[in-house]
Amino acid sequence: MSDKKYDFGLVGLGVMGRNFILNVSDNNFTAFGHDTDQEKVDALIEEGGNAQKVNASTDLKTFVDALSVPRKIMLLVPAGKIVDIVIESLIPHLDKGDIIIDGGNSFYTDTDRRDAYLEEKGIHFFGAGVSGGAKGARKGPSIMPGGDAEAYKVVQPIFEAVSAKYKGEPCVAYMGRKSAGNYVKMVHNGIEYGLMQLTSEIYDLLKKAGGLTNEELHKTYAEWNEGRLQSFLVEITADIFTEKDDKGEGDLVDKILDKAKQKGTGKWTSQNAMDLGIPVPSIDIAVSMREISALKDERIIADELYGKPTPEAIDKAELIKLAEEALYFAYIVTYAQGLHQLTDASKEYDYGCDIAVIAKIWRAGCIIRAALLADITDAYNDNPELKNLLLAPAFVEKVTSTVDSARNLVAYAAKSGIPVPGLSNSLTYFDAYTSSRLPLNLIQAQRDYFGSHTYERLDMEGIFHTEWEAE
Ligand SMILES: NC(=O)C1=CN([C@@H]2O[C@H](COP(=O)(O)OP(=O)(O)OC[C@H]3O[C@@H](n4cnc5c(N)ncnc54)[C@H](OP(=O)(O)O)[C@@H]3O)[C@@H](O)[C@H]2O)C=CC1
Ligand SMILES: O=C(CO)[C@H](O)[C@H](O)COP(=O)(O)O
Repeated sequence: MSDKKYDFGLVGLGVMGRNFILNVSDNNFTAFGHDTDQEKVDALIEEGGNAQKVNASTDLKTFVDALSVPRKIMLLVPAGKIVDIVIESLIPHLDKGDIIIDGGNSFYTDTDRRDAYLEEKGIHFFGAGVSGGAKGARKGPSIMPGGDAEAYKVVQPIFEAVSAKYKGEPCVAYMGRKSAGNYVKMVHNGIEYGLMQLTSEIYDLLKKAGGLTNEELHKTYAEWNEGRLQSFLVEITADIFTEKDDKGEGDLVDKILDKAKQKGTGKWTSQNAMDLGIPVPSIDIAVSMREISALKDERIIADELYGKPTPEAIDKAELIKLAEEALYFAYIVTYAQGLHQLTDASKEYDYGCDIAVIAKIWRAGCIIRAALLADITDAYNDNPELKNLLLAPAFVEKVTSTVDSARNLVAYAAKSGIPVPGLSNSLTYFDAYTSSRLPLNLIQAQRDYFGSHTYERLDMEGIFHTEWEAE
């Protein structure tokens, strides 16, 4: 190894880390990796092809000594305890002023804790969510750094070089103070859960009610991806229907067990939205559906017990039209909920997020990238104080022109016994959010009736209580 020090260090050479470090090297920054697994280290050195540009070691001291100061060390290891273990093992080798960046899907309060801990030791630390999966990490992810702004500035040229570009603009920007980077990535994933659930429900309807073959499903999603639904998730969905089973006959998608796993970010988004008092039912139900999916054995028994109505006959072309409109509507409503959560969280946690900037860096590179995000960015640029995307004038026509299809499809699916909980939750959220009068007056009356919880009135100021019990 030459004496020349490397620009960037990366711990964790798995799916994300291996690709990210190669991306750094492609962008003319020298990089050194570390992983406990010798095979991953060897594989990186081989793939990198030039040890002067990208090198790696299983030995932590060799890794740290190879880096130029201040050291810029990104962690892409599994979230949770491992991040703490890696930080502890790094500390004895680091100097004051060195920078650790957590690029994983860490829980945001862990980031605040680690930041405070490392600050005491004179080491900079910040969280930077990364999205785009393996391909994104390799070719250009969306990166969401937050926290220590001075430390971010040191890493900024590298992140800007490796990030995805939207019309030449890097899909990375400072998200806000403290754990804003990991928080924004968490909500990104919550939205991702919602969009994935919706996309799969529509597939279910097209297949069960419309009888579309995988070839037709491919064509349908591919066509949608040419229009206003253009997005990474619609694009990969179209691709998935073309994949043949390499272990048997037929298409791979039909052989995959219908149980979806989860690592936590969707659930955390939902849990935190509850804590903040912000409704995100399209995300909540997506988490619940992964839980219901896990109950496969019980679902099989219940299916036999209860059966399902035969789907009513529906014209295929009409169904596809309804599905496109309903999906577009529900995508908008799902982004609206996630961004509403970010707006409130930014105030509650003093992040200082700019929602337009968040939407802007999601336009390319990340899993939830979509043509819609350009319109969303414009809406928040037009009104940075926008409380909810549904209140943006530019979105009124997009929603009013598609909501009826969502209504028709939810009604059709209900009669046919095909579950569309993401779509119906999105519609119900929309109907509730756009109702000037909800029946919650009755809930207040009930609370006051049984628990003297008091209520407010429409026609006069003050707090009231009634002795409700009939004589
Ligand atoms: N996969 C994805 O699409 C995305 C993942 N993320 C997040 O990025 C992070 C990394 O994910 P991903 O790359 O998928 O995970 P992987 O499990 O593929 O990679 C993690 C790597 O870290 C290594 N590792 C574990 N412990 C240590 C340690 N103490 N010291 C050094 N290396 C260690 C692992 O080695 P070993 O396997 O031997 O334990 C493995 O090579 C996670 O927080 C994840 O949630 C974010 C965006 C997308
Ligand atoms: O962060 C990601 C994408 O943005 C990761 O792929 C994450 O693992 C997805 O979440 P889950 O595994 O819970 O589906």
